[in-house]
Amino acid sequence: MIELVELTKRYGSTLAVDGLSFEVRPGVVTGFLGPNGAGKSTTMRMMLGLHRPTSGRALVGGRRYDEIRHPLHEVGAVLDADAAHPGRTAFVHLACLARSNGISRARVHTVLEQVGLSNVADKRVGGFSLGMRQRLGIAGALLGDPGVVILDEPVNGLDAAGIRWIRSTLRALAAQGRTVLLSSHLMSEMAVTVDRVLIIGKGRLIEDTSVAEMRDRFERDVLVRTPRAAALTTVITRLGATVTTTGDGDLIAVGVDAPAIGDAAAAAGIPVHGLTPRSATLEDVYLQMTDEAAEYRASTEGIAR
Ligand SMILES: Nc1ncnc2c1ncn2[C@@H]1O[C@H](COP(=O)(O)OP(=O)(O)OP(=O)(O)O)[C@@H](O)[C@H]1O
Repeated sequence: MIELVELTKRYGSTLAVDGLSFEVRPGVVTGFLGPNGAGKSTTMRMMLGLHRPTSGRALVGGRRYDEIRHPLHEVGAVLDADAAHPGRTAFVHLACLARSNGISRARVHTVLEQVGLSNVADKRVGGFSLGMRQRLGIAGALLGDPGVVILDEPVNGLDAAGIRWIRSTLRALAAQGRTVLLSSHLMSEMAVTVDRVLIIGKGRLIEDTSVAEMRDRFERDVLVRTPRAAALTTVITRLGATVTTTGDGDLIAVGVDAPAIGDAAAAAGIPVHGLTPRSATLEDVYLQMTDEAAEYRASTEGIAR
């Protein structure tokens, strides 16, 4: 379990994390989402005792990281896939980490096996692909068999097979009762990987919800094309729907499905030239939520010209 209580971090005039409070529970995979600069890395670094909060608390298993006697046994983290020295072999990298934490060499073999790197254990890390380096980072995080696993942008830059592997590995870790938190700035990556999402923007919590709840909140609408917009608006409104008009004179109906509109229009003798059901993607919902909070927004004006 990870618990944040009014966690705040200020760098000079930048308020990177602003009174963040939430819980990350065991047994499920939780995604920590937010646009670039939202404060995800800073928050994770405070959870891991790498940055000191300006105020508030970040607790792992009920304690501050610096109060944990054997941290690697409580919390494993991958903040940077390139943390291992390129000249070392995978085995030596993990063995050094194990030795300095009082962990056996036998455990090194176990985690190498677990992440599928046993056959390259004696190869130098410098020759590893990004996917292999990510696996090595996860092996290091699992060395102490911790109850909490924290990963910063673990799927960034991975190919489809790598993403699938991370996804199934994290699910397996959560199924074993561990607390699993991973950050990303892309909802599309998270939608198929996590059960819960914590969305932040400008250092503040925007949403703490499940992916299933987020899907339910999709605003579905129907785009309706008709030469008798005013008359059809009255008919659709009578069905209990809300109707707005696009710049092109088409209607957008929310709260009613396309067959119901078609039937009602036919019954009223109103011609319909188009009836298009539309639904937002999770990415759309996420972008809507974080739009206000995006620190850097790309301008396409110059490109369009
Ligand atoms: N060491 C630092 N000194 C000064 N400002 C910092 C420092 N670290 C982060 N910041 C600022 O704090 C804010 C949050 O940054 P952070 O890296 O935590 O965001 P993030 O959500 O992880 O972003 P990204 O998705 O781009 O990695 C940003 O405005 C950033 O410029």
